[in-house]
Amino acid sequence: MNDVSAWGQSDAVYKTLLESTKAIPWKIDWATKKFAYIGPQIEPLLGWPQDSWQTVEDWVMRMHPDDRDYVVNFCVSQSQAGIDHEADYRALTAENGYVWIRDVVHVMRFPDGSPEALVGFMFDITERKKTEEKLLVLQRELEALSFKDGLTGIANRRRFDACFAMEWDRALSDGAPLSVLLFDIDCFKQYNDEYGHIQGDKCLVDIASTLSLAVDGPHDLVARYGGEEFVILLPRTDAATALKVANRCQRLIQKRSIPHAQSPIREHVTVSIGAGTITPDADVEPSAFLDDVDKQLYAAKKSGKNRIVAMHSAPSLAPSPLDAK
Ligand SMILES: Nc1nc2c(ncn2[C@@H]2O[C@H](COP(=O)(O)OP(=O)(O)OP(=O)(O)O)[C@@H](O)[C@H]2O)c(=O)[nH]1
Repeated sequence: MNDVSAWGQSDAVYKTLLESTKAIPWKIDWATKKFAYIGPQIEPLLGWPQDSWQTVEDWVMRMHPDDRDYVVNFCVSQSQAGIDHEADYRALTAENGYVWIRDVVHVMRFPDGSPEALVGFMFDITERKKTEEKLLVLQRELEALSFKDGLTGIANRRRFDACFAMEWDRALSDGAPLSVLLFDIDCFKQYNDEYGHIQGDKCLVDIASTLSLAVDGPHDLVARYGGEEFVILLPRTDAATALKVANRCQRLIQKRSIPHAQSPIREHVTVSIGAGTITPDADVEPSAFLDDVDKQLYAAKKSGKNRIVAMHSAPSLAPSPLDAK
């Protein structure tokens, strides 16, 4: 290899070099759209014999149908513009499988700039694509986890905040109402004291799943708001409907009958609910609305717990006589 010019003159050396790489070299004549050359490495990779690559049509037809239009249009337009380019696609194997290929293309041009031929290398990037896909799945899983409450499996506060901001903007532009229900488990400290923290956690899981049963709108969201607080976001929902959902939640929790021997309210776990509905306008801060809903929850607590207090409506909805301890 000392005398560079010596092997520079030898086609045989070039050929040996080209055919000993993992990348597969090829050349297509632009005028005829025929393969002038393709490396023999193509056969072990895809299974199609070297001499079966005659025209561009063979290349196109051995490409995954979903990749075909984009890749062919892209390569043709880049070649016509005389721009070197690369494209990833799935190449069909003789055994009906697919191999991910990265095709790196150089456009050889006539003096007037028009394409004379395309030369390139095909690289097998299947392993890289597999790794990329695995990473993408992991990334999606991580993303999902970062929006999930670790204990109850429902949405967490971060997810609620993101959805609330999005739905607020949507309601603002649609002029539609939006409702929020805030929940706080009554006397949960006594519950933990009586049954222990692990049972307390289980109770939170039960309440989360019960609340999840109470909503059915495609955009409704049940989330853990904090410790023993939950929230339900009800986009495109007016006050009357929100109140119905709140009542349904209380009924379902009552039906669940989670024993709470130390509760001064009932023998079972109960919740207090603050409800709020708004048709957002630009003058109202979303956080001010949430503060208002929180005030309703506070009022529900102060006025005896196990009840719903809604904004701009009767101050409290006392539990039915059947509910009383
Ligand atoms: N087991 C368990 N307990 C929690 C969790 N998060 C918060 N808590 C408990 O929830 C209780 C909340 O107590 P308080 O804020 O005094 O409320 P409360 O006892 O429900 O009283 P009221 O809200 O007035 O009915 C505390 O004892 C917290 O330890 C949790 O993830 N698991």
